[in-house]
Amino acid sequence: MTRGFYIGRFQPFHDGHLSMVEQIADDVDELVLGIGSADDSHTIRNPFTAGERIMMITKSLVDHDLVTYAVPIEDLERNSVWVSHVQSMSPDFDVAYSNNPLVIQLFREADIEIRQSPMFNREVLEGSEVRQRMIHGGDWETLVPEAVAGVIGEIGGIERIQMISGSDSNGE
Ligand SMILES: Nc1ncnc2c1ncn2[C@@H]1O[C@H](COP(=O)(O)OP(=O)(O)OP(=O)(O)O)[C@@H](O)[C@H]1O
Ligand SMILES: NC(=O)c1ccc[n+]([C@@H]2O[C@H](COP(=O)(O)O)[C@@H](O)[C@H]2O)c1
Repeated sequence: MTRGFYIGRFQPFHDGHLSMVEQIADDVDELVLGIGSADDSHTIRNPFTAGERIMMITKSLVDHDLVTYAVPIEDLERNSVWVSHVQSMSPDFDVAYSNNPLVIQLFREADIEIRQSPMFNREVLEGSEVRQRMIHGGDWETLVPEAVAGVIGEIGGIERIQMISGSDSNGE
């Protein structure tokens, strides 16, 4: 039995993340999705809470034949102990997945196997692109699983990010 760990902010969970999960599913029996920056929300870069992101992921993966666990991971001031922090919050895992250079470096230094994936349609499948389209009234629904669009509707996500973009100096 192999268990993987895939960390991301998932702001929001989009079709690039879904493609990565589908590729990882060929390698592992179970997958932990680490909800990074779990303590952040209501900013342009991190508009959605950890709980809202868990809803997006759980509903998007409900029909997939893979056992998944979503675990919130708060940020720490110290990168040097971040991998231990991740391990303290997550079910045990055999291999980690990320395309983030800092994450890759930190797992390597901790002697944990880390695998990268190709970038899927990265011209548009990028969180910042999805958020910009939400702010400016563009077509963002085609970039996310249907279940994510449903959650964003349910929580009033578009109104929230548009409100934040008018008042938040932490822009992108
Ligand atoms: N289109 C994609 N194809 C493959 N991997 C992706 C894609 N988009 C993001 N990832 C990877 O998924 C992980 C989590 O990504 P993250 O939540 O930061 O999304 P992002 O699209 O890079 O968003 P943002 O623009 O908000 O930083 C990272 O390792 C990232 O490189
Ligand atoms: N010191 C830390 O808290 C630390 C270090 C490395 C990555 N992280 C987090 O891991 C996540 C990585 O996800 P992304 O690839 O989506 O950026 C982010 O939430 C990032 O803040 C945190």
